[in-house]
Amino acid sequence: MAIPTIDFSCFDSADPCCLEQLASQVDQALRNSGFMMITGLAIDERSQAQAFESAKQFFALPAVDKDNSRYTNSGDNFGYQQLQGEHLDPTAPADLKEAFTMRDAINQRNHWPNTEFRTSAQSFYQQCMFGAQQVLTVMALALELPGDFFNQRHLGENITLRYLHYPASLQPCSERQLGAGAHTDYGTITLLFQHGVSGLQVQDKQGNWLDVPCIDNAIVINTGDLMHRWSNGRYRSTLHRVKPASTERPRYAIAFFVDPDSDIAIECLPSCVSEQQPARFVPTTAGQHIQDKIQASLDAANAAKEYS
Ligand SMILES: O=C(O)CCC(=O)C(=O)O
Ligand SMILES: [Fe+2]
Repeated sequence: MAIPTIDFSCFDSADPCCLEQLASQVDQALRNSGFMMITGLAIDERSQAQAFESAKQFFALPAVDKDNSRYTNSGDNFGYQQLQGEHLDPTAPADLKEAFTMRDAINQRNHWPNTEFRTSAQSFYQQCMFGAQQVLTVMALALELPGDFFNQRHLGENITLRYLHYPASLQPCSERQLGAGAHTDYGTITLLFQHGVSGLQVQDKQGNWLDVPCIDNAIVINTGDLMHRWSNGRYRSTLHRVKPASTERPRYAIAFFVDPDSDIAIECLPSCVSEQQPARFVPTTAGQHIQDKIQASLDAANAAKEYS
């Protein structure tokens, strides 16, 4: 199962074939693996570098400072989560990662660690939003929808920037220990920025785990559960996981989860339903689905703590 690289740099050009070609490449990738590497999205490199720098500085703070902005509930989905604060695969030990999660970063007023952190996060959030809108436009065309169909349903309420740190020099306590347990993402698409250290793996249709390479200037983009439902299973929501960081090198990554606004009804799209392929999923609401999934991973982490 190859993960293709797709170059979006023609998106704003006058090339009349560009969008059609991108739509066909994206459609193929999302049907086959649910993952693609995208280059040429106009996301400012300085803003990305600043976001990584800011994440590194924050995670290096003493625990008591980080706890000043601690994550309190899945509804806000905002703030600092300590090591093993999330348990993505309840059959494995809790995740060896810490995270700073920022739902709807532009409109969040509370719990920011400091102004500099907030400014750089908000600026990167806007850059990611811009890139994501291009990808959503191409996906809409691939699914025979008006170009702004998905953009109108992703105004930001559930769009979430998340800094991730997989610390080095922690000896995994068991072979089953992971940096992030096997999971599928919950929403529409995820943009994932890596920072020179690989570790992400995706599962192929035979159940093998394949390494996702770290390619300079390429963003990993995958489809999540709600897109799987929306497209009546045409686009995959592929299981993936992160190996624990090596003892020498920490791993930093930034995820940008592009999830629909809470009230959006997710019903199989007409272009994905036919007499031969009837709708496989009952309609659901985006907000409820996302909230239930986040809460389940927090509950699993809390349960693991109680029993340890
Ligand atoms: O750190 C990574 O590479 C992936 C993280 C991930 O899959 C997630 O946060 O959903
Ligand atoms: Fe993920």
